[in-house]
Amino acid sequence: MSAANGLRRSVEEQLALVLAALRPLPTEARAIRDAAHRTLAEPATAAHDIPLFDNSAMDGFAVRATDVAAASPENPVVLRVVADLPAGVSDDPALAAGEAARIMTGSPTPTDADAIVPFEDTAGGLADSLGEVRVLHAPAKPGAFVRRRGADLHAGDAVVLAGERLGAFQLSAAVAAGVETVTVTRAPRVAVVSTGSELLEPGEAAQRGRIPDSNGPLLELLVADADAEVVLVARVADDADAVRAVTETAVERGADVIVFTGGVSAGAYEPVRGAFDGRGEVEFASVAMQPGKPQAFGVLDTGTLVFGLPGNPVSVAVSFEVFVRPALLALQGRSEIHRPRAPFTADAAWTTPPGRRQYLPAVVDLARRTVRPATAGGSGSHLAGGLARAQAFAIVPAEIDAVAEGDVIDVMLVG
Ligand SMILES: Nc1nc2c(c(=O)[nH]1)N[C@H]1C(S)=C(S)[C@@H](COP(=O)(O)OP(=O)(O)OC[C@H]3O[C@@H](n4cnc5c(N)ncnc54)[C@H](O)[C@@H]3O)O[C@H]1N2
Ligand code: MOO
Repeated sequence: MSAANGLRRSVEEQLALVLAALRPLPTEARAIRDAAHRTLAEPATAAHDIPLFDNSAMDGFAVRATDVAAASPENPVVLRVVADLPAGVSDDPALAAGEAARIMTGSPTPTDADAIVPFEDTAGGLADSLGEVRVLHAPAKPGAFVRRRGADLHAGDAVVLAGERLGAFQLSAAVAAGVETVTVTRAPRVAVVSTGSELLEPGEAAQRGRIPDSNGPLLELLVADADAEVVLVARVADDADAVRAVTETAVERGADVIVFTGGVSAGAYEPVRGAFDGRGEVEFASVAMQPGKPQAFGVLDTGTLVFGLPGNPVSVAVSFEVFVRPALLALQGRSEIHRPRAPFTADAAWTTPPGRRQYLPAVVDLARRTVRPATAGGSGSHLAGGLARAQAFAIVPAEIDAVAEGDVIDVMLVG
């Protein structure tokens, strides 16, 4: 069905069609250090406790708390220092009554000790810490400054859940818990293809009628940001045969997804429409949104997903966020596929198109929770320069035709 037939869909209907067509990608085992930014297909379970063993939270002395319970600056308690425990030692020195071990932060606390006295609570401090120590302050309670084994996680606990991404926090937590191998979903392989006879090659001089291909780099970065692998970046003229040929190349390179920009609307030279329309695999729809109205989507008989996004640069950015990014995350088995959204107060007025949900590139003030248009020129889908200011998209319902200062607007935060 084509846009020219008047088929109109809501954003939700179009997204539901896209998500229903997806099959999660295969999973693979990976060494944890080699799994950054992948999504877990199975939970990563702790191989050991965190902390691994009872250890000191301070540089100082491991003591028997009862020995020093009465210590004060006026009546210091003198202990014999019988061991030194720098980082990395496995010693477990016995401590008799009146004995202490010098200990550094993170070293295992002796089994006989039940509190740590920091250097600051002793008379000699670090300078005079071997031999004997004069304790000036009693520990607040037994267990003071001892970090207990398993207080954070126990062996067998899930450190990172299935469907979660291994970012820096998650990956380091898994390493801390002794996880060595994880089962992750393979990264989606994506081909990015800009169509348009007006597009300049990089380095080619600008001239009337010709413009830089800004959609190519836009998508290349957005795809990488969605943890997918770019396997092909191409630019083709407005020629359906060139679109068919580049599709073959993308499939040969193993692309799971091909994202085209341009050539999907109603003009005389629409190469994506020319290559795919009427063949039953890729459908051309009109989605009630602005920008991003003409949308093509389908699955080739090779299983390759095809997105045909409208060529205007802001349309590409919005269409990627609304349809392509959720699809790339769903392919990875990600449990959360949507950007965060929150209500913000408009601190400027702007107009919106009738009958279409607006996605307006916007600037937000997080402290004041306010939102305003990123471009002085309003919501034009061709305003490629203003995209540099955008931190968010203000989402205005189709039935609203103007936003007034003070209105509360739903905002999708990006980047
Ligand atoms: N008669 C109609 N005309 C148009 C309609 C319509 O419904 N009826 N829809 C308009 C809307 S809305 C959009 S959006 C565009 C989409 O058009 P296409 O997807 O066919 O894209 P193009 O015509 O190829 O390009 C549109 C615009 O974007 C520029 N462009 C394209 N590729 C790039 C690139 N890689 N980098 C930077 N800029 C690019 C191109 O030069 C055009 O200015 O159709 C409307 N027309
Ligand atoms: O959909 Mo077009 O993107 O409105 O400008």
